[in-house]
Amino acid sequence: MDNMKLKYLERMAELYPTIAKASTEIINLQAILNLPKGTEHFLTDIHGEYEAFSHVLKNGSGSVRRKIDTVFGHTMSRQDKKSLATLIYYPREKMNLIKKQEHDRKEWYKITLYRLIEVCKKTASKYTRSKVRKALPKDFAYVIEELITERPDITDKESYYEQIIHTIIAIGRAEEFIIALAELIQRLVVDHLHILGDIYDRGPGSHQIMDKLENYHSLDIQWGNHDVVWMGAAVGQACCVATVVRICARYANLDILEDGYGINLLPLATFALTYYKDDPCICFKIKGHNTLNPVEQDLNMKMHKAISIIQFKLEGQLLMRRREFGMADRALLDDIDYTEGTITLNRKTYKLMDNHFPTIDPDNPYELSKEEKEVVERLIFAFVNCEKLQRHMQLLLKKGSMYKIYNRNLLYHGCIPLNEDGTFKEIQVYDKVYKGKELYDVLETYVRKAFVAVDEREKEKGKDILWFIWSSPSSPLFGKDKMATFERYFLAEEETHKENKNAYYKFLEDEAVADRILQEFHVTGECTHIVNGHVPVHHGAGESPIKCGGKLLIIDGGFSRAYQKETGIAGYTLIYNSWGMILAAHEPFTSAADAISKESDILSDSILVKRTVKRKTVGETDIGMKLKERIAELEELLAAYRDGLLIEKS
Ligand SMILES: O=P(O)(O)OC[C@H]1O[C@](O)(COP(=O)(O)O)[C@@H](O)[C@@H]1O
Ligand SMILES: [Mn+2]
Repeated sequence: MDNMKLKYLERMAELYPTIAKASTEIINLQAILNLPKGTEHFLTDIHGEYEAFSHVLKNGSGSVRRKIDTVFGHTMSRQDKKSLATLIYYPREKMNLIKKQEHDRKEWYKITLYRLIEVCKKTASKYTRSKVRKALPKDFAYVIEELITERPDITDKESYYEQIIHTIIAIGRAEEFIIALAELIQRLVVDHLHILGDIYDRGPGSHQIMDKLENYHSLDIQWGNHDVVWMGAAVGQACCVATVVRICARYANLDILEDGYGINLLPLATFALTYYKDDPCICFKIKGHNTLNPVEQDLNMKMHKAISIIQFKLEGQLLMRRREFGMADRALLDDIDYTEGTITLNRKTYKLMDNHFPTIDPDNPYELSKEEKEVVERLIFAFVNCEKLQRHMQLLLKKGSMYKIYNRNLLYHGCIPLNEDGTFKEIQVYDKVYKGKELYDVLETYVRKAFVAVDEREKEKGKDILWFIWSSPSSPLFGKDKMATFERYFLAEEETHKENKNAYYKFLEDEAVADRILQEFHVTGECTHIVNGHVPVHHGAGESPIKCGGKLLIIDGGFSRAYQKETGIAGYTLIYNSWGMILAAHEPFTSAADAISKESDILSDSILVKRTVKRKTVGETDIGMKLKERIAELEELLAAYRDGLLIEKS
């Protein structure tokens, strides 16, 4: 045995100082390898819809219902199963309702506790005791463990368990216990969560989603273009700040900034009221449903216009400064004829629906006015110094990345930029050209530099890359030839609004392309998939999220209410458990109150993507691979003890 190896084994011997300890660990790890694989849950494009997101987390996209079915089969009515499921999702609220209707509360507590314990046993059976123990609520840890683990040493099990339950009810702790069990089931039913991007924008609760994710037990995030623009705002990239504020205004979500993050919008509001005082701002109507009164709406539209003009100016400046982005054609303010109120795009002239630009100097259209500059500076200051926003961004940095490989699945938000012939497209990032995996990797390093680089120039490059990822045709997270924001606001002609998707989306059914992508990312072997989000699947028009015979899955969650009309559904989520992969189709979520009182569970359909003949075990997962390596090392340690190379320490 070489010296290095022996040194390494000596280190290990500190952890496992005896033959017995090393042997026990091998047995334990071997046992874990044979457990069923944990359930993975995939969600994407949540777009600020906190309540719907929260519901889907609670029901585990159908996983709770499946557990109830497995445990009770035909012995429980559909109605009872529905009630039990609702109780597991919303234990407090549901119990308050039930208490009003139930005459014999003690009886109800007893039956409910028995039922929850059964479901809990089933969900916990997939995990090691130690893992379950870590998930147990502090107050009831001992009792729950007692109730959900088999105790062969106790002869009269019935009366033993009955006595425990009887005591819980008698001392008035039944409700807390029910809540604890329900939350434990929610916690155990999903082992790991993947969020494939676009947590932010459009809906009202992205900050609440981030709060929830901060406390989630096991998680990874693939950044979406909307998350990246918020990251840009958080590091004070001016175009990103303006874009984030604009989108909040567009969806009447300025509350996220003011109340959610404590970002003061007064400077923008007073500026907008001064400069757009008598301007009806007709092009800046709120998108989607809102609850603002007419005065608030009016102010919202003025702020919306003010920040949009600021955004177009700042972007113009950026595109001149960063010629290497190759997007100068997206600087449009100098294509406007301000006297005629027209714009010329691709040699065609269009009438602007709004030609009131009190802050634009036609000779110098990208220059911010003094007041605009002040507004921008104050906004940047507020974003950069917002503690909660910075905390949320740290979560995106810690748990997030541009892409992820997990159990032989390749996960990313948008696309892999491709040429028209399906080959990887070369993209210039500053002074070099990249494609495929390298492109993803270099972009990720720049994202991180925006937050951590000490070299100011590198940091600035990182900051600007965040905007580039948000909206460049070369960005794998955007994947469209242009972001037609200006055209959508100011031009009636719909052809100008069209954003053409990258060739990637032409090849969704081409297995050779999918294989090439997987190979590029070194995802090999049987049962590999690409999972991505970003583009809504038009369920209503018969489109399927399953592409390429199941090799590629596009699961845009369609959580975004503004897009539900377009998709005809509230989107898809994906579950990958030990039996295979299941796509869950969701109906629009009305409210938590409805979910509780009507027991409506927004699951409409479950589509089996893949079913394994044999239940998948931990041994077949990434973690399993690591455990196997560990076992091999422990076996070497054991051999070293047995060969007399190492001496046991008592
Ligand atoms: O619906 P809105 O708010 O006008 O947003 C439209 C813009 O959003 C985008 O679709 C990007 O958002 P997604 O990543 O959710 O697709 C742009 O392509 C488009 O210009
Ligand atoms: Mn997106």
